[in-house]
Amino acid sequence: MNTEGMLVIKDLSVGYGAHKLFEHISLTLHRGEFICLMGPNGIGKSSLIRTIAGLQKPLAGQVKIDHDNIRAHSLAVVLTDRITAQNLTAHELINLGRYPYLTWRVKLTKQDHAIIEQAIEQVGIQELKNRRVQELSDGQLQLVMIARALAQNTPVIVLDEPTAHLDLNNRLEIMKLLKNIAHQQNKGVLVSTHDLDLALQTADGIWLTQRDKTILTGFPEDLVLNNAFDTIFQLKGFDLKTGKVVHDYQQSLSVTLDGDGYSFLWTKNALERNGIGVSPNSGVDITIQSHGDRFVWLADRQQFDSLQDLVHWLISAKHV
Ligand SMILES: Nc1ncnc2c1ncn2[C@@H]1O[C@H](COP(=O)(O)OP(=O)(O)OP(=O)(O)O)[C@@H](O)[C@H]1O
Repeated sequence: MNTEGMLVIKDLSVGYGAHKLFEHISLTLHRGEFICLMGPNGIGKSSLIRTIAGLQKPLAGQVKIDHDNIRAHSLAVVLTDRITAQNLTAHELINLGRYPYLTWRVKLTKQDHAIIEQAIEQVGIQELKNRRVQELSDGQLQLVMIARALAQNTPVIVLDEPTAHLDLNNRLEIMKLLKNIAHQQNKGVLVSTHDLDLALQTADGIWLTQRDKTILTGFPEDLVLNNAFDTIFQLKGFDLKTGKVVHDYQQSLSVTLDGDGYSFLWTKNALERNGIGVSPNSGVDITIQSHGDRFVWLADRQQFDSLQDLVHWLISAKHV
């Protein structure tokens, strides 16, 4: 197996003096892997990311790439700190990704510029190049920071909560971009995130923090099925296996629902969210019909044009 560019964490302890967050963890981030680091607030994910990136001294143990300590040539890091160089253009900020390679040179070479342009293109932010950093939205800045990390041309990239404060589209875009970077450019990409739903659907693997200061690793689906997420997050009122909020049903209220596909799922969602159970042969019969690109609901020889109308009728008339 080719181990070149692999991140190896050996017997690592992380924390602040006597305040130990992780103890004796040994993990490997392979090239081509997109891994999400997950765990509850305050457990130490940011501290671990900083320690892996060489920005914080480990309490014990080591982090190596190619048997060498972490260097700017081997690992790029994206943190959550707001950029202080607000007056730079996005292009100038991305250029900084090449500075570790300047050594005795004072100017970027043609090859540096080619790598920078490639990074900008990969992230798809050509139109942001000349904008000042202070004028960028949170999502745009995150993309620029990822381009800067790509310009650094390292086998490993680690990012601390790159999707925080972003809307659903941007969160999804960033997670897919990072996964593509790992797969298509054969990089090891480690991301700390609270985005459970997106991580479950995009990550090649999860590093899940444990109360005993260790980290459990595995396929996202295995960690769902063996309750590892429930144990660490102490999920209450949310069933991770179905991906649904658990409602307190008023047991006396239930209906029979005929239908299938996503209209069935969203009808069930609306009913359950309003305390109405769905089970065979109980209460009123509800049939979902599709009329072109819209749906109607039939109950008790009446037609309802929205779920709101249906639920209000069921509750007000106590037809359940
Ligand atoms: N510079 C520091 N000095 C001392 N303690 C710190 C320092 N930074 C963080 N801590 C403490 O370390 C613990 C872990 O913090 P950290 O930010 O690493 O957690 P986290 O898992 O990233 O949390 P969140 O999900 O809320 O971002 C917390 O108790 C925090 O107060």
